[in-house]
Amino acid sequence: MTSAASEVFAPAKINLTLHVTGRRADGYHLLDSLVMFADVGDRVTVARADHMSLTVTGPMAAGVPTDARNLCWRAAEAFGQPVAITLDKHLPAAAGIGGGSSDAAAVLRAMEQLFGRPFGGDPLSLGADVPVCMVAHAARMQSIGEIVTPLDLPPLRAVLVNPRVEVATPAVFKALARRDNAPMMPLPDSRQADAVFGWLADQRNDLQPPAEGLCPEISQVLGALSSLDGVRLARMSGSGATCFALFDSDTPTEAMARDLQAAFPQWWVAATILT
Ligand SMILES: C[C@](O)(CO)[C@H](O)COP(=O)(O)OP(=O)(O)OC[C@H]1O[C@@H](n2ccc(N)nc2=O)[C@H](O)[C@@H]1O
Ligand SMILES: Nc1ncnc2c1ncn2[C@@H]1O[C@H](COP(=O)(O)OP(=O)(O)OP(=O)(O)O)[C@@H](O)[C@H]1O
Repeated sequence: MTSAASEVFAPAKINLTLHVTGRRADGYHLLDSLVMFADVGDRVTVARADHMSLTVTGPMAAGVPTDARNLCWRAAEAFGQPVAITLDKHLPAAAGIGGGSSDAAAVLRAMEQLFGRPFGGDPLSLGADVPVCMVAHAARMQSIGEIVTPLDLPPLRAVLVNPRVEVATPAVFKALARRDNAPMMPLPDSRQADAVFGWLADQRNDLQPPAEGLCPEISQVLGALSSLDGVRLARMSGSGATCFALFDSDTPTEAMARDLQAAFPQWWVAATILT
């Protein structure tokens, strides 16, 4: 029997590394990225309906489209059934943490549950981040986003910060100085957090320098994160402007996040665990 409504969490996607290794003839870039997912995110609820509808609620609802411009709507259309979608929006938009992509993947997973059949289409057609967001767990993402290899990694304690400045992904790719950069080094043999931190320090986000050029607030965020006690690594996610800092598992990151939020009330700050 199938149920009347289905609810799925849409976690923030964090690119711990993002190497741009080339560009295809159609302009899309070849990527090599280690991706993990946070315990902060949006929530989508999908119910059977006679016609499509989308309601956006929550603290980050302002400005989010409620029509076919929203990736949730396009995901439901791609699935091929009319549904009433409620999107409870907690992630900032155009923030490099895959908000729209994670929402779209959550709609597809919710519809799979609701209608009791797999999505027959290609998640990549909804966006380069949608295939990895379907996995919603630590993975390596390659090619333009369609090759996704799940990874066994330890949970990592992190603080996420977005300066509340939207950054357009195409503009950041366009501002890249080089497109033929080296891929990630081989993953560490040990999957202990210390070994992962050591390996991560030698990897990059190639979109970080062009994004900092377009959005100077990113450098300010990275400065603030880098000065937190016990920080193991601070870097930008995706095309920005959200940045993350990683910590040992016993670090009091909730208190640090509260202090950072008090010092920068206009920023979006979240303490989280990446898995
Ligand atoms: C930057 C990342 O977030 C890293 O995970 C993704 O590569 C972008 O994922 P996304 O936002 O789902 O991307 P899409 O909506 O497919 O593409 C947005 C724009 O980003 C650029 N783009 C995206 C992916 C890719 N492999 N090469 C690109 O050049 C293109 O200009 C494209 O028009
Ligand atoms: N479900 C959605 N939530 C937020 N914005 C959405 C959504 N669907 C479409 N959009 C539109 O997409 C734009 C990009 O927002 P999104 O949060 O997907 O960011 P992104 O930075 O491209 O994510 P990433 O690059 O990490 O995949 C927004 O400005 C908004 O107009």
